[in-house]
Amino acid sequence: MMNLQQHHLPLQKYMALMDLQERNERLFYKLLIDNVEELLPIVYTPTVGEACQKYGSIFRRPQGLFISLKEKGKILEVLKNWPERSIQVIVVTDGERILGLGDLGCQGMGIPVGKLALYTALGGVRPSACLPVTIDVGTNNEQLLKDEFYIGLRQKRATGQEYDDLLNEFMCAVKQNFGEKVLIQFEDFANHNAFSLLAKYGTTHLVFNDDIQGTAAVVLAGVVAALKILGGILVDHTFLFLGAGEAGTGIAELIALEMSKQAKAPVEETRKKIWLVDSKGLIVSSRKDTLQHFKKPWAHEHEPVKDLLNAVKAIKPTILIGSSGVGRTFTKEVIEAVSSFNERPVIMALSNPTSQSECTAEEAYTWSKGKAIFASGSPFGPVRYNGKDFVPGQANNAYIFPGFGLGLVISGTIRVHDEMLLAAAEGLAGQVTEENIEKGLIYPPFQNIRKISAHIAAKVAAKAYDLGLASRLPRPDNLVKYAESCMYSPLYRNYR
Ligand SMILES: NC(=O)C1=CN([C@@H]2O[C@H](COP(=O)(O)OP(=O)(O)OC[C@H]3O[C@@H](n4cnc5c(N)ncnc54)[C@H](OP(=O)(O)O)[C@@H]3O)[C@@H](O)[C@H]2O)C=CC1
Ligand SMILES: CC(=O)C(=O)O
Ligand SMILES: [Mg+2]
Repeated sequence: MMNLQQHHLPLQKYMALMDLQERNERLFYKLLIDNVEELLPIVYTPTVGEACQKYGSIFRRPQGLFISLKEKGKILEVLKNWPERSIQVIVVTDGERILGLGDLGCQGMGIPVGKLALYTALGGVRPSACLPVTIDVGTNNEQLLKDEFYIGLRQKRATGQEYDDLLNEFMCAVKQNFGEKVLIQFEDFANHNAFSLLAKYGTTHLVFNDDIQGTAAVVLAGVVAALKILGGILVDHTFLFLGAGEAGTGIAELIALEMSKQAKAPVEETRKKIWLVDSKGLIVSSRKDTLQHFKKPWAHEHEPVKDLLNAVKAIKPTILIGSSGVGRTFTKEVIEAVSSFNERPVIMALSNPTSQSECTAEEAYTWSKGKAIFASGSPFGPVRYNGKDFVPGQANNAYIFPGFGLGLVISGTIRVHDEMLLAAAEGLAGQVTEENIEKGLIYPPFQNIRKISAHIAAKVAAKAYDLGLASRLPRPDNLVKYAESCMYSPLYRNYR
C-alpha cells in the first residue's frame, strides 16, 4: 500500500496494481480485499475508464483473451489456447459502449479485466476460473483508428450477419469448450446489440447482461432501502429517468415487475408509474412508431415534453434517475424543481465514469438544500453542507454481479431468471442497516462486500433451487454458510 500511495495519479496506481496482478496475483487480491474502498476507484470506475481510453499507450502485457474477426472459423481453437480449463465466469465485451465513454474498440478490455477482478475480490470466484474476453470487430472511433498505439483491428465495426455469425461462433465455442454451466456476462455492448444478444442466448446459455440486469437489481435494492426513509411502498412512488437505454429501461422493467408482485397488479399497469426521457424528450405514446422496441412499453399517454426540466415539472417524480451517459445533465434548475415538491427527493446519478455523472454529490446536496437522498455510479466523497456531513452512496452494479454470479456458480444454475434478479435485490436491500439509513445511506459500505455478496449469492441460489434450475444436488441447508465456504481467499498455504 505504501508503494501504491506514493503514486499521485490514479492512472499510475492503476498501472502499478495491474503490474501487481501479473506479478503476484494472491497479493493483489489480498490488497484489494483489505483496502476495497480505497482501491475500488482505481481498478474500477472511474480510473478504469481512463485506463481504457489510454489502453494502447499504457499497454505492457496482454490480459484476457482477444478474439478478432480474423479468428472467424477458429474460435474454438483460440479458446483451447487459454491455459485454464475450469472456467466458471466469462465477462465479454465488444467495446462499443465503454461506461459513458462511447466506442473504445478493443481497448475496452480494461472492463472485463476489472469486472473479473471484482468477481474474485468481492464475490470470491477463483481467479483461475475467470476469463476476460474482448471481441474485436473493429471500431467506429476515428481517433482510435488514427492512433499509432491502437491495439485493435483498424477497420470500421463489422455489423449485421458478419457480426452475428462471429458472436454465434463464440457462444457455441464457449459451451463446447467450457460446458453449459459457465456464466457469460455481457458487458458494455451498445444497446442495439445488447438486448438482442440477451434475448437470443437467454434460452440456450447461462447469460447475464450486467448493464441491463445487474444495474436493475442494484437500483431496485437502493430504492427499497430508501423507502425506509421515504415511507410508502413502491407503487406510491413516481419514477423519472434521464436515459432510456440498457440501464434505464432495464431498471424500469425490474422495478415495474417488483411493483406488480407487491401490488398484485398487471405489469402493464405498474409501468405507468415510470417515465423515461431520451435524447428527444419524454417518451410518450405519440412517438411510438419511431421508438426502439425496448422503449415502447414506456410510451404512456402524455403530451410531448421536450426536455428533462419540463418533464420533471410535468411528471413530478419522487425518484429521479440518471442513466444517460451524459455529465452535468441534472442542472441546478432540475434539482431545485424535484426538491420543490419532495421532502426527500431520491436522486441517482448512475452514469460512469465521474466525468459523465449527471451531477456531483455536492451539487445534489447543495441545490436540494440538503434534502436529497443521493447515490451515484462512480464514487463521491462526503460533502459538508450547512454544517452537516452528507455521505453519498454508490449505486453501482458492482454490488450485485459478484454475488449474483457466485450464487449461480455454487448452485450449478443453468439459466438466469428475472426472479433471481429480484432475489439479488432483496439480498442487497436486506444488508442495509438502520445505522446506514440514519446517515441517509441506501447502500451498505463496500467494506463489508464479501459478506454482502455471500447473502446475495444465497438468495440467488435459493431462488434457482426453488425454480428447479439448480443442478448442484443436494441443496445445502445453509446457503449463506455454503456460499462463504466456496469463496476464494488470498491465503498462503502451509506446506508440509
Ligand atoms: N451505475 C451503474 O451501475 C451503471 C451505470 N451505467 C451508466 O449508464 C450510462 C448509460 O448506459 P446505457 O444505458 O448502457 O447506455 P445506452 O446507450 O443504452 O442509453 C443511453 C440513453 O441515454 C439517452 N441520452 C443520451 N444523451 C442524452 C441527453 N443529452 N439527454 C437525454 N437523454 C440522453 C439516450 O437517448 P437515445 O435513446 O435517444 O439515443 C439513451 O436512451 C453510462 O454512462 C453507463 O456508464 C450503466 C450500467 C451500470
Ligand atoms: C458500471 C457499469 O457497468 C457501467 O457503467 O457500464
Ligand atoms: Mg457496464
